[in-house]
Amino acid sequence: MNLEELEARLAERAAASPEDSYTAQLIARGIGKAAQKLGEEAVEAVIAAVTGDREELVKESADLLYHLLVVLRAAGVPLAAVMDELDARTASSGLAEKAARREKRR
Ligand SMILES: N=c1c2ncn([C@@H]3O[C@H](COP(=O)(O)OP(=O)(O)OP(=O)(O)O)[C@@H](O)[C@H]3O)c2ncn1[C@@H]1O[C@H](COP(=O)(O)O)[C@@H](O)[C@H]1O
Repeated sequence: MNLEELEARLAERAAASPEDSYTAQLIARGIGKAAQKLGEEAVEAVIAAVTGDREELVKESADLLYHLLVVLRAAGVPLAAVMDELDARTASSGLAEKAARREKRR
């Protein structure tokens, strides 16, 4: 499954009853709860990375990507907007992009 397919599945499940769907339950609890879960999964992925637990890192990364998609959905931001942003960055190196962002903030 790719991220676009997962996004489409979440859109379907968001319309289900919160009793039947974790996605619907999370969205019903509001963006604050979804964002909190995203933060927790990020920390768990960081811990797996620094402890060198590869298997756990794969699992936590899956949780992280899933919860990021739920937060994007709750915020009304399509995954395509994020992919477009990444596409725009491929024109330059990561360091050049960072410098341009810093320049923009001045
Ligand atoms: N990829 C996922 C996915 N990854 C993680 N999770 C859920 O995320 C939760 C995170 O685990 P935690 O132990 O932190 O959560 P918890 O203790 O249950 O939650 P809280 O009590 O803290 O709120 C678990 O309940 C996982 O089942 C996911 N739930 C759903 N999906 C995908 O979403 C689809 C739709 O799922 P439903 O919306 O449940 O139908 C599924 O078919 C999957 O493809």
